[in-house]
Amino acid sequence: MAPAKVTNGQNPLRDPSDRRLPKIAGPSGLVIFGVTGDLAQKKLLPAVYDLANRGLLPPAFGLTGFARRDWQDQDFRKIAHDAIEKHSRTPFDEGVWEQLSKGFRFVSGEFSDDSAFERLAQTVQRLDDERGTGGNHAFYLSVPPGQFPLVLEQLAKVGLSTPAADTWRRVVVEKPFGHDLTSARELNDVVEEVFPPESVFRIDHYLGKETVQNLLALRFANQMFEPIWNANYVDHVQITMAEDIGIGSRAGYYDGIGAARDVIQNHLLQLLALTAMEEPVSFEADELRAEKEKVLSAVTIPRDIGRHTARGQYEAGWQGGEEVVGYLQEQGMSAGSITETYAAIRLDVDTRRWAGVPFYLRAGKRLGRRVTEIAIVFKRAPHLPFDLNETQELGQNAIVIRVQPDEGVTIRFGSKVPGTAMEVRDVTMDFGYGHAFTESSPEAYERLILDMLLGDPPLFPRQREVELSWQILDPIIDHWTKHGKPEPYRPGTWGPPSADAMLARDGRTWRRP
Ligand SMILES: NC(=O)C1=CN([C@@H]2O[C@H](COP(=O)(O)OP(=O)(O)OC[C@H]3O[C@@H](n4cnc5c(N)ncnc54)[C@H](OP(=O)(O)O)[C@@H]3O)[C@@H](O)[C@H]2O)C=CC1
Ligand SMILES: O=C1O[C@H](COP(=O)(O)O)[C@@H](O)[C@H](O)[C@H]1O
Repeated sequence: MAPAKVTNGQNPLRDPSDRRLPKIAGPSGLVIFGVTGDLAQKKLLPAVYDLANRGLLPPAFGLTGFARRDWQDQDFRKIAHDAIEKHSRTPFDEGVWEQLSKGFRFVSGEFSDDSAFERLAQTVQRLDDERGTGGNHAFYLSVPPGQFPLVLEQLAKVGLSTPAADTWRRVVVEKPFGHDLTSARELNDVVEEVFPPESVFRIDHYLGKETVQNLLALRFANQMFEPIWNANYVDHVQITMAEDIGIGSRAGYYDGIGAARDVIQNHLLQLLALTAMEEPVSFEADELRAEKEKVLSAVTIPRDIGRHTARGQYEAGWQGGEEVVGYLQEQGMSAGSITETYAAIRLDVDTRRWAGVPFYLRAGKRLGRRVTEIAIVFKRAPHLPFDLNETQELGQNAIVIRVQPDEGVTIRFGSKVPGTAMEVRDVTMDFGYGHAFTESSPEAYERLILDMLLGDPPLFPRQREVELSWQILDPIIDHWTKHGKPEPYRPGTWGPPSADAMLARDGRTWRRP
């Protein structure tokens, strides 16, 4: 029997119940820049509340919102209360809210306004005095990416980025981190001029999802998957992130960015890296990141980009019984925009494990339904010892990691249909979180905000991963920019016909999840 691994001088097998308990954040303050925005209202404030409701925030916690609205603390509390009541995962409890909201403050101002940052510095100091936040403060940049440098510069100017002895200061940077390799490097220079690398937490919220972390458990805590997780058995991999929503009021951010920069550069390439990487020596941040980086640096793009990628833009139509506008008619859209709302690309991973196994990535808005999944599709059996009648279509075996919304894993294989004939049909075997566990999954932002307050970095990509991802994507986007426009597709479908043609050329079809 393998010896139990000993960590931090303690035997982890001695008291399993202790290890299951999540750690509680220490005294700390969180400043959210852009607190009136979509992300803060729908995800960040509810996540902070959910952490408080689970008892994972200390009484000595303070939250300061910063935005341009002319609000007082009580106006902010009212808006935060409503956003949390509407979007929190755990039931709303007035007692928890009462306690938590005592530490809520609001600072109104433009990012260019020096005096607003002086007020922020005073507010943070007062939280230390009144709430005992202990000089430990995190600054969450939930703002348009173009504003990152200005906010960082202002933080440095008023001394908020510099911790006193035995305290910490951290910065949380939302994606997208740059819009290409050059801008990502420039942005990193700006960030690291103000905060040292170990204080920078780059958010990719997909890494905070339980089902994404479960990919590691599936692969490395079991014996039956790894032996077949390679080019000897796998035909190809499909990674899909489909959304049924349009871009709504986010034209200001999305237009000119598009599906590839918005989600392939980060979420989908992270999923690819976790699917394809070797087992890390441990789950320490640097070990995990190093394995992901090895995969990303082995990724190659097709020589003929035009034939192995596809892009589309949704037009007006009907979805779920509702009439919806096309991308070009969305509020705030620039006339004649050629931003893609659908992107599909073929990538290869140039390693012994994955030689000849294409990874197909696709993402889009206004598609058939909301679903994110990773499908490992296997080669066909080399020989069948019985005749299948011509009408029987036996698909390829597959392991499908259902990231969302119906979280779980499906295994597809052929099975004999009861009866005298040897008829074989595809069946599926399902593991669903809802059936297997009584605990509901924390939201991704709950996990990530807690880890950041604890200073625990494994679920945050480092700069090298960001740069490698842009290196993969830049030539593809360059090619698209030089060659024509995205192809229109109808809402509620699975993207433009060119996406099907792209896979058909390889003798394959997209899954219909
Ligand atoms: N929304 C989402 O689903 C996701 C968003 N992200 C990322 O999160 C970040 C925020 O996105 P989102 O919430 O959608 O953006 P929004 O446009 O909804 O919000 C932007 C926020 O920034 C504030 N702001 C903008 N300019 C200034 C300024 N000059 N001075 C002071 N405040 C300013 C706005 O405040 P005011 O009230 O004053 O206008 C508002 O609170 C972006 O980096 C985005 O890429 C990442 C993943 C998902
Ligand atoms: O990062 C982003 O993700 C959301 C989708 O997130 P999910 O957790 O609901 O899958 C996407 O709508 C948005 O465009 C993008 O910026």
